[in-house]
Amino acid sequence: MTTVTVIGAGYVGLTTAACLAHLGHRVTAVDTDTDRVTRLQTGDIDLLEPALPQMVHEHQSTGALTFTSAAEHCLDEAEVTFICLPTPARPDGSADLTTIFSMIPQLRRCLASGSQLVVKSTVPPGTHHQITAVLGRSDVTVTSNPEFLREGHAVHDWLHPDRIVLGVAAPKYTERIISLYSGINAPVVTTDPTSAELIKYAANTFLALKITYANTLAELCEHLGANITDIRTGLGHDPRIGNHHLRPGPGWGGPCLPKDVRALLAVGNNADCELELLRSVLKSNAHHQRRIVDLIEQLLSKPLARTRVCLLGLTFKPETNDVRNSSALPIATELVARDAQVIAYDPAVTDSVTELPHPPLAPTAAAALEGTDVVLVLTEWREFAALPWHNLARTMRGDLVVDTRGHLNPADLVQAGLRLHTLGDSPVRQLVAKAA
Ligand SMILES: NC(=O)C1=CN([C@@H]2O[C@H](COP(=O)(O)OP(=O)(O)OC[C@H]3O[C@@H](n4cnc5c(N)ncnc54)[C@H](O)[C@@H]3O)[C@@H](O)[C@H]2O)C=CC1
Ligand SMILES: O=C(O)[C@H]1O[C@H](OP(=O)(O)OP(=O)(O)OC[C@H]2O[C@@H](n3ccc(=O)[nH]c3=O)[C@H](O)[C@@H]2O)[C@H](O)[C@@H](O)[C@@H]1O
Repeated sequence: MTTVTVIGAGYVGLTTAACLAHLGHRVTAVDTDTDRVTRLQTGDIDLLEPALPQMVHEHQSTGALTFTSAAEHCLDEAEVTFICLPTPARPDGSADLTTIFSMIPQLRRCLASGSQLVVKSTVPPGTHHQITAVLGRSDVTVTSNPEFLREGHAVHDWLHPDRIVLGVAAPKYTERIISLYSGINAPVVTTDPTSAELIKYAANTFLALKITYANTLAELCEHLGANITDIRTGLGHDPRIGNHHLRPGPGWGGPCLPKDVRALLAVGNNADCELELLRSVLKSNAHHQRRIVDLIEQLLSKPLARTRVCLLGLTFKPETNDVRNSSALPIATELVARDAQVIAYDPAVTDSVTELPHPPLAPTAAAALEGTDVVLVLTEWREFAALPWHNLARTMRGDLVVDTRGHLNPADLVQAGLRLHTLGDSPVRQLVAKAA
């Protein structure tokens, strides 16, 4: 058993703390958001993550997992301290490390001699060296240990990672961290800190690139009369390609992919290395979000002014209540700029869940659909596929449904007399399928 402090109890920190407690360690999670800490102390978890509340409650009840807003209460006892602090984008796209560096004086004062500081936050290559220099504690080892979990699958991904990446100044420093993870079956990639930091950005930018490629192919399919689902199957059987992150959608979003692509571009700029490919990926994603609005106008054969559009889904993906950088937001903004009347429904989003500007929310899918001209499916929430489309269609003013996720069952929509356009499936092909 190791005594661990986790600084930052957000998606990564709370999951890390709960999973480390699950592995048998004694963990204290620290967060400066005192309201959050008070709620966590009473077992109230505001992140929508499968299995996380149960895991937190279980280890809280044994005392293995505790929460505090005062880091000084636990830092000096910790054998290992994890940094899981936010690294948001600055206006120029570069990663803002202010929160991390603001902690360093306290870490310098409080960390126990011989302890390890582990950076799980996503930080630009080179940050490890800066942290080590500013910390100025030769008796504390700093390790880069990027996290690869996906929201909505956080606990599963943390406990079953594809790999554990450790960036250390010397291999001898990895032993304690590897033993911390004992019980987890995954290859360990040990490298220098700068490479470890770059692996994280390389992974996220590659995922963004793959999705961009899928969306580009989806657009081409609509022009050629081809079908993206079949193409994805045809590509996915080639193990060199694989079919993960090749589902077309409204454009990749969320709190990480957009910020990390921009941050890596900034890293390249600072190193006089123009990463043109990443610039194109960002441009293509923005094009794709606008294209969805163009597509609705084309399918309606008229401008959107005074058209009522119902957005089904605001979160950047299902099983989370996170709307940060969700593609639904720029799409809603573009619709409103074209004078459409927009209303949204998302099973996980209420006005109290997000402070971000968002379209007006309906309390149920049925309420959102009433009187609408167009339905735009943006998040693949299971309940959308299970809606009683036949009944709901009667309450709609129009008959167009644009499914950006290929999530609805076409037969349900056809039976309801609705006109379904699935992204990446040509109108010609859909007509043929309907006739058959
Ligand atoms: N969200 C995700 O799926 C993943 C995020 N990451 C990376 O992990 C890092 C953390 O991301 P999230 O957990 O999503 O952030 P988050 O925003 O969900 O959580 C950050 C937490 O840190 C707290 N905090 C802020 N300043 C603090 C301070 N000085 N002391 C203690 N707590 C403080 C905040 O109150 C918040 O609860 C970022 O670098 C992110 O890029 C990496 C992999 C997955
Ligand atoms: O650094 C991070 O924060 C995390 O970023 C992503 O995880 P996440 O953002 O939670 O979600 P993804 O499942 O990767 O989806 C990202 C976006 O791409 C979209 N997407 C994903 C897959 C796909 O095939 N098509 C597609 O449009 C999703 O809808 C979502 O908007 C990575 O998958 C994680 O490995 C990484 O740890």
